[in-house]
Amino acid sequence: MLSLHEVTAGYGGTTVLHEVTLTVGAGEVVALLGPNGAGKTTLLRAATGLLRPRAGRVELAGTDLTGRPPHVFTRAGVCLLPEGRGIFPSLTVRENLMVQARGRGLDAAVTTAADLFPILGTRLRQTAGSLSGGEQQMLALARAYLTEPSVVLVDEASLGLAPIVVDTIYEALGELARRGVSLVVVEQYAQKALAIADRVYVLRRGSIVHTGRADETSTDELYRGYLGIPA
Ligand SMILES: Nc1ncnc2c1ncn2[C@@H]1O[C@H](COP(=O)(O)OP(=O)(O)OP(=O)(O)O)[C@@H](O)[C@H]1O
Repeated sequence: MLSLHEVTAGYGGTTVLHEVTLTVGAGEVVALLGPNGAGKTTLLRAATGLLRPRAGRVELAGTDLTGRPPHVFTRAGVCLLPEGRGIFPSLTVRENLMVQARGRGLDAAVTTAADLFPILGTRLRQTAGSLSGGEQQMLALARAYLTEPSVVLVDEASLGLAPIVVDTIYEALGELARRGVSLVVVEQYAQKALAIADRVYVLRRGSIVHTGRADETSTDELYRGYLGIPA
């Protein structure tokens, strides 16, 4: 589905990613872990056209998208959920969904969103900025889902959320995966991501230092080997 082949990328004179290779298959969930500053967000940006790789290739279902602008990735079904959630805080929940409704019609968009997150259905007239952090994340996920993506890349969905809310968000991510959406989930805290992932990659100082099946990867081992140490 989506793959990066030996991607090198960075900002100005700084190289952040060094020949990174990562793939996510159709309907697969991949966890991307790594300490602060390892380059996880940079990898997501390179994978979605927001950052042009200096070397290497980015492909979607065999089509080379390297160097294409972000809207080409979006149109091709690649959706990034950024750390700041990417919702419009001053618009209502309904309006946020409406912006994403496109051809399907507002009612269908609202029904789809409320089906995924019943609580959103009860908050339609509230401004998105006044929702709780967890509800905002749900709205961001619902909006992503309305774009009918084939791959969603999620940057730290659990950031700043209470554990019980994190559970809800991860249940929703699991539901997206069951509906056939491929996921790349960036997390600083490994456990949640590993629980829904098929495979895991660990990024450290811009290089992949570990990859394997999630069910064969122990959290202890990850923390001892890679995550407990600064990038
Ligand atoms: N726009 C930018 N310009 C210059 N350097 C940047 C920029 N964005 C990120 N960096 C640098 O690139 C490196 C990797 O950052 P990145 O945000 O990709 O890491 P991360 O693994 O997502 O970290 P975190 O878990 O803390 O969010 C860091 O050293 C950071 O300072």
